[in-house]
Amino acid sequence: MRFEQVAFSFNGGKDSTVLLHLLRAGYYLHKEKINYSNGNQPDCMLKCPIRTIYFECPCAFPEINSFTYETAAAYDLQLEIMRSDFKSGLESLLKEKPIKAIFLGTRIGDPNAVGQEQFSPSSTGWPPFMRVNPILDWSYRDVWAFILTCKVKYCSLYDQGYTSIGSIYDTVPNALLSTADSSSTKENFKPAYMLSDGRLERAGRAKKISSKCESTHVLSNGMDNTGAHRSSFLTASIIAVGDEILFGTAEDQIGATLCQKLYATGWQVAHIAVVQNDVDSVAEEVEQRKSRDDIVFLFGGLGPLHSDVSVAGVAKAFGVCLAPDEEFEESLRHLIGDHCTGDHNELALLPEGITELLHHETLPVPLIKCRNVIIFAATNICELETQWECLLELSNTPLVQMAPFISKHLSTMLSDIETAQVISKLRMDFPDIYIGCHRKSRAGPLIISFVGKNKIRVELAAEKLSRRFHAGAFCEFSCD
Ligand SMILES: Cc1cc2nc3c(=O)[nH]c(=O)nc-3n(C[C@H](O)[C@H](O)[C@H](O)COP(=O)(O)O)c2cc1C
Ligand SMILES: Nc1ncnc2c1ncn2[C@@H]1O[C@H](COP(=O)(O)OP(=O)(O)OP(=O)(O)O)[C@@H](O)[C@H]1O
Ligand SMILES: [Mg+2]
Repeated sequence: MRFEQVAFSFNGGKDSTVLLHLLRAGYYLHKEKINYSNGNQPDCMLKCPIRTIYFECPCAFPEINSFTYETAAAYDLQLEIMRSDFKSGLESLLKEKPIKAIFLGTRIGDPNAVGQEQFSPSSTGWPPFMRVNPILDWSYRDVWAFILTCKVKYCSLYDQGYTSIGSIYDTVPNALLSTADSSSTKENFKPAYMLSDGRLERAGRAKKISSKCESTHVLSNGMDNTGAHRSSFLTASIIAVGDEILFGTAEDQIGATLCQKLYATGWQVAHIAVVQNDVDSVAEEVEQRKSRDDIVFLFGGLGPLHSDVSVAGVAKAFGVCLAPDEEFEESLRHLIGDHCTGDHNELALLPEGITELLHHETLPVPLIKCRNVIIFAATNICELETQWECLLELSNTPLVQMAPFISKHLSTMLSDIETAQVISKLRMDFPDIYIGCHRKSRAGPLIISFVGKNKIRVELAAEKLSRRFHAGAFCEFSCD
């Protein structure tokens, strides 16, 4: 195979960094052989001008991006920058270039490694090429042993506790490398090579509800006209604090209403949780969600009772103390007047240094915002309606209105067995569209939902499904 028929898929991650240096070594040996047969001395082949494919995504970490560009420049890699989704990017690249094989840093244990071997033809539906996975059977330990022994440069994020790197939306440092003790306010992390159990390599990766990154690839491919990739797929989570909900004595209606409101505002709700009225339970949940989602809403557990621990939980999640907030105290004084004696108003204790009060003329007390966590004081849907409206009306609202979701629902009496495979395949063809199924009874019809931000794509996905079965197998269904 000619040199220009092979390509290297490089994304600045640790696995592809290992592969880069293996390829350089191979290239050196290959050149050396040619040089010897020509009677020349081998020159110092540090460079490796291999065709290098990089799918640049707006949701990549800047450190990953700059490392990729710097490395490409350092080793003379011939970069092919792609700004579309993997599949269509490869389709157009393979039309233009004589690529027959692509080297990847895929390892056993990666979610996409299932069923792959060292040489695996691309999947059906993908353009034809050979996927070459030289480090498929390398362990996490092998990767770091290679990088450290060869003293090669790697992306700086790995020194900050990241052990596997996806997008800025789904990746945080690996908590198993945290050095924080309860007294320190800032969490530090050991470098990635200190992780002793490689099976936990992906512990810092969030489970995807829908792939924001892939969605934005599609968006930046011109299929959506909203322009702003980031504002199209922001996620929210909702935390209800309430023992009464967990005991089953009260029903959480606020959470469900918030889901509807967020959906109508174009936000994707990634998670909804109910936790106990207990500082650690609140802190644990907030800590996880604040770094995974763009915004976190919390309600319940607010007030002067022993069970009102939400504010303390939020403070603990951010590793800060509670301190008297004069501005909040003033608002409370207006509300409860003489019933509070200034200095001892525990209700005015708020997380120190991270709290912003959101004032609105309709609200007797401002809403509390701690970084990306918003605390609603609502105890029923009516109060939520008011607070929600106020939040939206604020000039500096954190709740920007985004491109709305468009949905289509089809109902069918076809069985799961008949539809399952086709729907799975469809999900791969439409990574930008959420395709989900539910039914209201075991024997009743199956409802298939298509949700996305691009009407044409939603319609197309639904139409593609209908066309795979006999006419009349599906009918449109309203979920309202
Ligand atoms: C060069 C290249 C070739 C790929 N070939 C295939 C393929 O043949 N079949 C497939 O299902 N996915 C293929 N993928 C997609 C990967 O399996 C996987 O989705 C991708 O590496 C992103 O991983 P992530 O979703 O964990 O971020 C390919 C990706 C790249 C970069
Ligand atoms: N955006 C991308 N552009 C080019 N190749 C990519 C891209 N994303 C993934 N790949 C290919 O898929 C391989 C597997 O990706 P994966 O994210 O698991 O490994 P990595 O990024 O190298 O390391 P890490 O697990 O630390 O993130 C990469 O080594 C690379 O060959
Ligand atoms: Mg990666």
